Amino acid sequence: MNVNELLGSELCGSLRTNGYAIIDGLFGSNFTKGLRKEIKFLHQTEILKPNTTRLFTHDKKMISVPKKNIFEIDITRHNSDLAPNYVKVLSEDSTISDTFNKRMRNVEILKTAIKVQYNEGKGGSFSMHSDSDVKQDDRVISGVLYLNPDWKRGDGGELKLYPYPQDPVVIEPVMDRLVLFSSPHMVHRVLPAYQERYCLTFWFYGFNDDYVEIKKPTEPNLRFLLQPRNKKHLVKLHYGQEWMRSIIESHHDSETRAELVSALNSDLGKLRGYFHDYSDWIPKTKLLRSEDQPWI
Ligand SMILES: O=C(O)CCC(=O)C(=O)O
Ligand SMILES: [Fe+2]
Repeated sequence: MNVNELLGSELCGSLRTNGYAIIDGLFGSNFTKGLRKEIKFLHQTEILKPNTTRLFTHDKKMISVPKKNIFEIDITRHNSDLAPNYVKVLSEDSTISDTFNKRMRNVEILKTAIKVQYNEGKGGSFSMHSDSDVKQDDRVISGVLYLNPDWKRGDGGELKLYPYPQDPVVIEPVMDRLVLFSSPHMVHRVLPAYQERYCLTFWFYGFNDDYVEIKKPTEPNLRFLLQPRNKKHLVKLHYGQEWMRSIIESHHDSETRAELVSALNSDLGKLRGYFHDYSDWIPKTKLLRSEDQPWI
């Protein structure tokens, strides 16, 4: 299958209107088997390090909370010789970002970064989060390539996306599946995995012209409420309990995990205040007409 066909305008259209897109079979079986082998080698040689969830507290302190059973490493120009073959080829290839630049008028990708990940199983998971913040960094699109040839129902480790106000979507992490989504706006998590799980993440950095903020109007207004930059807040309000459980599931019991929980409670308090005028609307947002604002 031709790469241009797989990365066609339909895919970019889905990314823009739904906030995510799924492509199967882009890299092919030899290449994805090779990638998996390299990540396995990086894990066996202890080059992958335990992953942590980072939190910036209100007094600007950074705390790092280790996740259970998740190991990763960022591949940069400085260490790309750690994985000399397949990972290196990917880190030097610009087919995907060229496609975004060609097909998405409002996007300009300037840089791509790669991270590889190994999940030992044993319940390893990621709590609910988004990958960036428009006010703090310029990640525009995230992509995760799954490398699990024998994945079957019951193994867990599915990616769950929250394309609010649409219902959540659960995606199986099967071999050679690439899932692309909005880095700043798409809340997602990884459900607990019960078998080992391999994947590779791309981050596409650059500009997205549509990041114009709609200021809060005096009268409640649906367009303001459903603008892309509010989506992660609305997911937090709507799925607060699930967000809490996901934090508890992904991290060992510790004082720092308790800080994550209390930061979530404090966010929920602030968000309830900020969206107070909308408190009748939020439980029913699924019934509201989506406002057709592009995600990306
Ligand atoms: O492992 C996955 O499916 C997603 C990982 C993720 O969300 C992240 O690295 O930010
Ligand atoms: Fe993520």
